Amino acid sequence: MIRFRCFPSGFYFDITSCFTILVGDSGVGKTSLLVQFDQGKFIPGSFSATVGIGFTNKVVTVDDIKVKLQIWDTAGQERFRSVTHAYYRDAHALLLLYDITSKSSFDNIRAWLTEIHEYAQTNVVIMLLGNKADLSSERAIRRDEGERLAREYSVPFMETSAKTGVNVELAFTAVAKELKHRAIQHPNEPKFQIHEYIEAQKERPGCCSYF
Ligand SMILES: Nc1nc2c(ncn2[C@@H]2O[C@H](COP(=O)(O)OP(=O)(O)OP(=O)(O)O)[C@@H](O)[C@H]2O)c(=O)[nH]1
Repeated sequence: MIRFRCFPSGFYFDITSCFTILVGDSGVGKTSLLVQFDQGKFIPGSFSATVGIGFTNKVVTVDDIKVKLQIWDTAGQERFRSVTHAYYRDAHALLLLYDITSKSSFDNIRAWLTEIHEYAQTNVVIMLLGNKADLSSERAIRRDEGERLAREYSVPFMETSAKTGVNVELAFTAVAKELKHRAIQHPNEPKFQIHEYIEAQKERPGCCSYF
């Protein structure tokens, strides 16, 4: 079995374990995105805000290598922010979400990125996600606005829907691939480009229709 090191501490695991965190304003859909990725379902109904932090383990196979994503779901509410900060430092990857129907959640992305740059490691993998893409009639943020912001910060971007599942698997798989390729780079292999990978996957037949 090929193993690679995700934890910088030097420990090797039977399955490489990578620490991923979901962050973003309260109500953008972090818990729902994780439930959709883990269980393939969406639980509609009243919104119950996450208190503190919790995690789910999920194994993703990348090029025949098993990568265990230990995914931490954080509380978006301001009062839990200090708890979240404590986890940034150990993160290998961060999925930063806004809600495409909420301008404030989009406007706050810059503040989230400032925090991430302050507390997380410099080489952390960051991905920006515009969630609730199924709610097109309530859209407040155009897709190109999300793309532009992501370009400004040089982070990959996609719109997702925790309700329909669109792009959910792709978001986590792209992160796992990026982590694996950073750790294992065969000399003859072309460098993995996460942006190109995402664009190629989006163009595949059957991928990514929002309805
Ligand atoms: N239509 C639609 N609703 C969504 C989607 N994702 C989440 N929701 C709804 O948005 C509300 C908030 O979702 P959560 O997943 O609890 O949000 P959160 O970001 O975890 O919130 P905190 O725990 O407070 O940080 C819930 O009512 C969800 O059902 C989505 O992709 N589409």
